[in-house]
Amino acid sequence: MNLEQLIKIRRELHQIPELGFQEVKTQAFLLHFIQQLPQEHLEVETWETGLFVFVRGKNGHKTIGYRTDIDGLPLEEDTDYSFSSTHQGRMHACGHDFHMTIALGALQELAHQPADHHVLFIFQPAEEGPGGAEPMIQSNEMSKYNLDTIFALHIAPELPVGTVSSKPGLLFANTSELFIDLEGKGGHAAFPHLTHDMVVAASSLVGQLQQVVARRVDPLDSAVITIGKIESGTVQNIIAEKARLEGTIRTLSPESMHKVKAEIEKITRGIEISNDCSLSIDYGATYHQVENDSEKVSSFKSIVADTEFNYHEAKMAMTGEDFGYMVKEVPGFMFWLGVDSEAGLHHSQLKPKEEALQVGLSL
Ligand SMILES: CC(=O)N[C@@H](CCC[C@H](N)C(=O)O)C(=O)O
Repeated sequence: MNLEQLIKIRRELHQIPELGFQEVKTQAFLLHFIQQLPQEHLEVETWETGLFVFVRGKNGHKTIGYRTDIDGLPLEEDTDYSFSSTHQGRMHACGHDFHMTIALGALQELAHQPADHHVLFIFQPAEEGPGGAEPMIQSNEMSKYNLDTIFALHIAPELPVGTVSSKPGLLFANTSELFIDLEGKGGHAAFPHLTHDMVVAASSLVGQLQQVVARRVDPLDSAVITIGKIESGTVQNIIAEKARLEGTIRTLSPESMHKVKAEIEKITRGIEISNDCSLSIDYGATYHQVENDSEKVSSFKSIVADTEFNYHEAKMAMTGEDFGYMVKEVPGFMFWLGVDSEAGLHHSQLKPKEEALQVGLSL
């Protein structure tokens, strides 16, 4: 598939971003594209809003898995694209339009000319949440395929086009969403002593949560607690009876995640006592770390060395990826694909360079 064809697909997908497990138009687009291909070597099966596409190989000793995520983000696009999102408040701001396009390009080539080995394309919903990889890899549909290896790519705005990057071992962190609801007694702003102010309780909680990383996590280990959203109150002269914090936890091992959560729970019990209120915690979606197989990364590095492209050793990042659940079951790896965008991932002005589509497809 040439660059012009890749760009056309990417632009069409870019216009229809959908949230996790709502990727109805995206799934229809993918199915329509796949139906135009020679069907002789293909087996296509839907899973929720995702897809499995098996391409029978010529000799078929092994099965290679290739996973692409397919969902968009709840973000209003702010680019000058003529093909910007047609879905208000939704954007492909994490490059999943690129990931899907590259997968379709590879699928088209293999449908015409299968490889020696079988290839299973996994079009996975809900990477941004609540997480499609874990249920998909554990599904009955998946149990039919015996994968020998699996890989995936992710766009990297900070790398130039033509550069790819990965590393052996830990690439991405363990993540857990964090939602905390506080409830106490509200009332008149002039009589605080008769209330239990949830704005004050929530503010104090945000401050104390930062102490978990600063004082409860080994400085040689690492963790992040970010509260990205606070909601509370109705008007300036009413003391709020409810507050809600929304955030995320990141750690470098499942054990540290367990410890950080236990510390958060201790702090919330303290807040309940000192503020006469009740707190409830919901951890939402949790993702397992992405642990790359060292041998596969080393083979990939040699493959890149024989091309015109550059390989750059990646650093570990506190980003999360539910591909971690797949690579936990099947040895494989994830790599970054340079797309050179001034605005980064999850930014409303993300503009990956489309020439990178050809690099991803070639590799
Ligand atoms: C690559 C990337 O940006 N991944 C997301 C994954 C989200 C995990 C989950 N919804 C959470 O916020 O904990 C990331 O934010 O790292």
